[in-house]
Amino acid sequence: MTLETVSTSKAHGGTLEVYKHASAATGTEMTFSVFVPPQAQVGEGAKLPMLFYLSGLTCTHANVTDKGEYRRLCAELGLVFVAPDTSPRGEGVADDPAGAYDFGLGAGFYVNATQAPFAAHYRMWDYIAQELPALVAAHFPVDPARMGITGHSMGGHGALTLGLTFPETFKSLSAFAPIVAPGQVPWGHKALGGYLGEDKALWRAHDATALVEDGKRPAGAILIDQGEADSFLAEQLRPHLFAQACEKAGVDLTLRMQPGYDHSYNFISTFMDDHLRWHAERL
Ligand SMILES: N[C@@H](CCC(=O)N[C@@H](CSC=O)C(=O)NCC(=O)O)C(=O)O
Repeated sequence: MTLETVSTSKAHGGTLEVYKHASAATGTEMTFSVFVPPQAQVGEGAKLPMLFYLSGLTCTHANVTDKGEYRRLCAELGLVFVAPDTSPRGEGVADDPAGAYDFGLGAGFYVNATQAPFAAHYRMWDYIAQELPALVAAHFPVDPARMGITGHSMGGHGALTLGLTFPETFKSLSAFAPIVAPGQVPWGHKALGGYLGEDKALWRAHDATALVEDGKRPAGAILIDQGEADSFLAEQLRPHLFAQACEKAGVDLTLRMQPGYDHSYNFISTFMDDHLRWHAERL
């Protein structure tokens, strides 16, 4: 697996790096950013804990990299932070027929699509669950036994579904304003219908609330922060559905409703430190 360096820049004693690579999962070139903290330079063969951050609709790796404000504390905690793209891109990659923001490019929903024309490249589930962890472990000073996952909105959905399905890979789990029940909200109906087809039984493997109802369990406790002034809260996010499923199943969920906060990176960056500490304590 060859990585092409896009950029590298010193920050907080560590380095912020952006790479491109040919992805076997998506059959496209994929881009991700990685922050490597200064602890990586302390000794040969350092193996550090690592956090994946999955972004939301319309994002690339750059949104959280530019606006997430994670580098200072990652440098203090010795935490590697990896931010992948949200969909395959490039020549031959299908998009929403109407160019809408909530499906297609920038909206891969962290599934392996089965429906044409998306099945050819939209394989973000395999990319995040298998290819990227192996690639990161091979190229960076990362301990593959200490990987966690978080994300925002569509990326929070990805973090929850991947964390619930692969607790042996993702040992710590949190989310910012996640889509928790895509089978019950418009964004999810459009995406899961378009990528997986209309058999709703198949959607349950990509619905965090259904996964908990169906017996999946995370490696440990889950932290979710949700802004009360989030314009998507009532129609698309509905965190109480996940909270109810977790309570019934005995899953340890801390859901913090944050008064006044919206869906933006102002909200995410405000609570980023809490999430970084949550993961560092568990990895
Ligand atoms: N363009 C849409 C809304 C797009 C939006 O709010 N995207 C969020 C994620 S939403 C769920 O996955 C985001 O993170 N945007 C990038 C950013 O830098 O803020 C609209 O106009 O309504």
